[in-house]
Amino acid sequence: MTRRAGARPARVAVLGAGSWGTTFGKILADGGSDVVMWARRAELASEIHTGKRNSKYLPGINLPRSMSATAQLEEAIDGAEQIYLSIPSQSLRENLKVLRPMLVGSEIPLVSLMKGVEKRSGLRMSQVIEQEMACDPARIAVASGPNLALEIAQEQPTAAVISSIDADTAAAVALLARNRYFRTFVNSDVIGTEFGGVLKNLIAVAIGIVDGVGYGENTKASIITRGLVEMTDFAVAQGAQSETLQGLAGLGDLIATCQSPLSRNNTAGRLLGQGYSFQDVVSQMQQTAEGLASVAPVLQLARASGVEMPIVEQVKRVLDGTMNPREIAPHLTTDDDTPKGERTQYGQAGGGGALWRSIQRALDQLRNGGGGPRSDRP
Ligand SMILES: NC(=O)C1=CN([C@@H]2O[C@H](COP(=O)(O)OP(=O)(O)OC[C@H]3O[C@@H](n4cnc5c(N)ncnc54)[C@H](O)[C@@H]3O)[C@@H](O)[C@H]2O)C=CC1
Ligand SMILES: O=C(CO)COP(=O)(O)O
Repeated sequence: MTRRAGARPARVAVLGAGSWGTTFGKILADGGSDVVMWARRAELASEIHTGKRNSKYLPGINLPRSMSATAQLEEAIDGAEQIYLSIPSQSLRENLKVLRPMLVGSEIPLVSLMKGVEKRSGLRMSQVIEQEMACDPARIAVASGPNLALEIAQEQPTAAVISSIDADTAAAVALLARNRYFRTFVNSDVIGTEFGGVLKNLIAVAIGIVDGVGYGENTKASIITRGLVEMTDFAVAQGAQSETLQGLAGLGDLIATCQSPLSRNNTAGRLLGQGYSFQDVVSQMQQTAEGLASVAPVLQLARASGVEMPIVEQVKRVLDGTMNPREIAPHLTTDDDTPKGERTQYGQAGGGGALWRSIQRALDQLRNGGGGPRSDRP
């Protein structure tokens, strides 16, 4: 599926003009779309619209001419063929309540760019969208991957995955959300793709704590590796495919977020490791660190499904002020003495699953007909 040569540019809307929403708007505009951003604050809308800048969130970045902005939601979505949502996860629902009456009868794709779960319900963002918009889940797509906003805004080559239960929706989004520096792959595992983005934030907070305390590479590598096992066990228990956690939305994003000082989750962790309290960290953070609000609902879901998450448990204890950050380790110090197996509960990490991978690859090739966006699976 490709867009016809010479066809008029697609008109798309991006709701939320923070660092990721604005960067994603640039990705879409550089891919050939006419993009209208919605910013909650009129001054920010005006800076983007007139000055082609978003100096608070993306200092030094010039935005494309085909990107405009407004603080009027109805104006932003008028005529849009796709709507992208990049609002902090805890505020998404209230914004959708305003959006819903404006989209009655519409069937256009709604794309989540967010990486959190709702604290009070434990729902993923695509579930909140489905609930509040009362829409067919086939209309919903999710974008995820190792996507630190500022690096992409600087046009550094990057890959991401677009996930939807509907292959046509995923392909339609992937075809617009790509350009010379941003390549999108597709998959149909929405649960795994969303939880990959949520869970890597929690491991990035742990890595930040390690950095703040002053521990070195062995501790970090141990926590990243065991963190991937926790991510996989948790996500699979919620219905994800383990392979997704080995892809861009899992391992890929885990690497990027854990090693980059640009990551807000990593930064929040570093402050905790240096001895700042949770309240101090929240007041110092100028931008959204989704991991801080996702810890509690993730642990609740983990306990309900019998999944052990020792690293995430420790992050929670440090956040609560009940554990000294220096005690952080890839295991709970209260673990029993019985040696544990290294593999994920599902036997996929670094080993099994070769047969499944081959079947999946064959299915993906069939689905994609050899052309168009490809799967991100190994
Ligand atoms: N920044 C990044 O590198 C990436 C961020 N994400 C995800 O994108 C989502 C958005 O994050 P960022 O843009 O980075 O956050 P940000 O902190 O840079 O910007 C958030 C934006 O939302 C606005 N906002 C805050 N409260 C609001 C409300 N109640 N209603 C409407 N708008 C509100 C803020 O004014 C700001 O414009 C998060 O879920 C994050 O995990 C995903 C990939 C990369
Ligand atoms: O999701 C991200 C990179 O893929 C951004 O991570 P932070 O939210 O920690 O900055």
